[in-house]
Amino acid sequence: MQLLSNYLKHHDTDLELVELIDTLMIACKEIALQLREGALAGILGTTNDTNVQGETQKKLDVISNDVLKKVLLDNPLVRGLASEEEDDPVFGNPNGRFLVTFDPLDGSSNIDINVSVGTIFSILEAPEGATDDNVDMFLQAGRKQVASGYVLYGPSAVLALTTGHGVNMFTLAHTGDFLLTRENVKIPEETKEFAINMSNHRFWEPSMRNYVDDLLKGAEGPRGKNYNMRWIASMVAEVHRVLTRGGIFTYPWDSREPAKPGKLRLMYEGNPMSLLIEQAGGISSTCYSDILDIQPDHIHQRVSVALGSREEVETLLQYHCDC
Ligand SMILES: O=P(O)(O)OC[C@H]1O[C@](O)(COP(=O)(O)O)[C@@H](O)[C@@H]1O
Ligand SMILES: [Mg+2]
Ligand SMILES: [Mg+2]
Repeated sequence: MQLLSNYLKHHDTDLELVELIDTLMIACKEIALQLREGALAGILGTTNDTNVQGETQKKLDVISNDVLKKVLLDNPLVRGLASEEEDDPVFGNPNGRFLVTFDPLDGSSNIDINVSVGTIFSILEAPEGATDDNVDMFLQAGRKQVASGYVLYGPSAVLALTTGHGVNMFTLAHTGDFLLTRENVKIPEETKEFAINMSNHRFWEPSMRNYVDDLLKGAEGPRGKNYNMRWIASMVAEVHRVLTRGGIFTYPWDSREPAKPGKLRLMYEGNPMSLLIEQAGGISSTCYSDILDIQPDHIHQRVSVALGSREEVETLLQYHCDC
C-alpha cells in the first residue's frame, strides 16, 4: 500500500503542495490522538467561550484548532489561515504561497457521545504580491481551491483528498502513516438514501418539503422506490458515506434564522466538500447554483448545501426550478 506523500509525488503533485498536505496530516494525527484520550484526559465537554458564530466551543474544538494553527504557522509555505474557531484570519509568512481554511472539528455535538467527527480543510493559493495582511486574499471562489479534503475520525481515521485530479482515500495505520486504501473514488449516480435533519421540516421552503415528502411516499409515490434515511449530525461522516456508497446530503436554508443562507459555512465546509463531491462525479449545489461558483464576501459566510449522487441531486434541483 502506498504512502500518502509517495502517492502524491508519483502523480506529479506540486512538491510544495505535498509538503503542506503532510503538515496538515501531522496536525490531524495529533487531533486523532487527543480524541482517542477523550474522557481519560478530561477534555470532553464545553468551555465557557463561544466562537464568532455564537456557538459554545467544546474543549476539543479549541484543542484541535490550536494544534492546526501551531503546526501550520510553523510551515513557511503558509501565508495565512482561517478557521471556524478564529474570529479573524491569522497570518503567517508574508512570502508564504498558500492559504488554508479549516473546520478543526466538524460535528462537535457528537464529541461527548463518542460518535464520528472530523477535520475539514481547503487550500488556496495566496494572490501574488499579497504582502499586506488583508482578509480579502481569502475571498476566492471554491473553484480556485488547489486541494481540499477531510480526515474522518471514526472506527479508523480516513483522509479523503482531492488535488483537482479525482478523489483518493488514505487510512491512518498504526505506524502513523496514511496509506492509500481507495483510489479514484466515484459516487454512484443513483441512490435510495437521503440525509437531512427532518426536525426542521416545517421551516423549509415548500420546494424542499415537496421533494422530501415525495421521497417518503416510497414505491407508491412519484419517485417509485423506497428510500432509507440517515442523519449523523456530522457533515464529515455524511459526506464520507456519500462518497463511499452514494446518497444525497442536504442542509438547506430554513426560516429559523431567515437572514442566514444556511447553517453550514462556505469557506471551510461547503467549498472543500463540494470540490471532493464534484471530483468524484457528484453534484454540489445551494439548490439554485453551484456552490463552487459563489464569490465569498465573508470568511464565515453561510451556505445552503445539497450534494451527492448526480441523478438524485438533479431531481432535487428540478423541485427548485421554475421551469
Ligand atoms: O445539529 P444539526 O442542526 O442537525 O446540525 C448538524 C450539522 O452541523 C454541523 O455539526 C456543523 O459543524 P460544526 O460541528 O463544525 O459546527 C455539521 O457537521 C452537521 O451537518
Ligand atoms: Mg462543521
Ligand atoms: Mg467545527
